[in-house]
Amino acid sequence: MSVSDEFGFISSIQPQALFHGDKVVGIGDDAAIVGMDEGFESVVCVDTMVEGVHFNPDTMKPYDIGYKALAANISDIAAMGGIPLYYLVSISIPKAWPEEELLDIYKGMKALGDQYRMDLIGGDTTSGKSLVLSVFVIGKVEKGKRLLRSNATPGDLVFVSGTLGDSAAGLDVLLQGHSGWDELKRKHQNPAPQVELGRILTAFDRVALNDVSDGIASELMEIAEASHVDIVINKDTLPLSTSMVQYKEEKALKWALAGGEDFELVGTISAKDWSLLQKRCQDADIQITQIGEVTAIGKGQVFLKDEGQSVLMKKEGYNHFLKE
Ligand SMILES: Nc1ncnc2c1ncn2[C@@H]1O[C@H](COP(=O)(O)OP(=O)(O)O)[C@@H](O)[C@H]1O
Ligand SMILES: Cc1ncc(C[n+]2csc(CCOP(=O)(O)OP(=O)(O)O)c2C)c(N)n1
Ligand SMILES: [Mg+2]
Ligand SMILES: [Mg+2]
Ligand SMILES: [Mg+2]
Repeated sequence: MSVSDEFGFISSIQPQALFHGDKVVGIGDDAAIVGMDEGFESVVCVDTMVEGVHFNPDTMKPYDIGYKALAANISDIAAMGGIPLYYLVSISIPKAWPEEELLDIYKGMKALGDQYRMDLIGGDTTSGKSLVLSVFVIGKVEKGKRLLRSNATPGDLVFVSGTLGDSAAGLDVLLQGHSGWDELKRKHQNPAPQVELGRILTAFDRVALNDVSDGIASELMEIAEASHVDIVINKDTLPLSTSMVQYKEEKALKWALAGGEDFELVGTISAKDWSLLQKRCQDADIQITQIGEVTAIGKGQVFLKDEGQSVLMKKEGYNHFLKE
């Protein structure tokens, strides 16, 4: 097997067999063709990872870059209540990159993709000055079940899965070059998208949902704006991991609200459905926490309540157009 040229490389990453081989034309023609199951709609998204922005040689190995690029996209599918099915990969690689490392990127994607029985069905390869990896995912969701950001209404409860801020803490550990804190590093390098929770949520009537890529302050504002409501969250209820707080307690709140890249799901659900959702999550061993409520029809404002005081939150969180 040679990967010394573009075409050798493509044949070396081409899957030997496809999970959904009966429904697709994958790698090897001008474009892929995917059949869609009756009663479902396609859910599609693309997210890109750029050297120096999403990773650097100190923070992520090639395997992690692949893993996380696919995880970020699966997370967007999960936030729509969807099931991920296929992915396409556009990669721009510096000529000096060792072949071994290039294949490791694909190993990272395959490790996660296989967990969800996802097929790699196409992509594009170019050379470039720095590594840029775009992953495009196609999934499906039952017609009428999609979980839109515009679904929140006053009286709903606000919930979030897992814990918040671990990825930002892990990034700090990696940038500082500390040893240990492996769980925080793992949360940064190999985040777990919450597909199962997204699927559980599709069983409920009216759920607004977003995944945490930029930070919950920003994601909640997107829900509040799309739904024309105001939201209050309680500082004391934010789920923080013990290791994140132990690592740097003074940064914990900032990382939880605006660190980003947790790839947890944050959303709203009717108060009457909350106990059933809690039960379903308990049965599936998924951590879920109520962190606030939708208070009123409004302008899309989000408030943080701390010891009785409500403070208006700014659209903090990761913003690609902000200067450092
Ligand atoms: N350059 C672009 N061209 C067209 N649509 C875009 C572009 N960038 C982002 N979008 C769309 O804007 C919305 C928000 O994007 P983004 O903040 O990246 O979402 P997410 O945080 O869910 O990945 C999405 O619907 C996305 O498809
Ligand atoms: C070296 C390095 N510096 C900073 C970060 C933090 N960071 C980079 S992008 C980002 C936000 C999420 O990425 P984005 O492309 O905005 O994802 P999307 O919202 O489109 O899903 C964060 C928190 C990082 N991961 N690595
Ligand atoms: Mg995006
Ligand atoms: Mg995203
Ligand atoms: Mg973003």
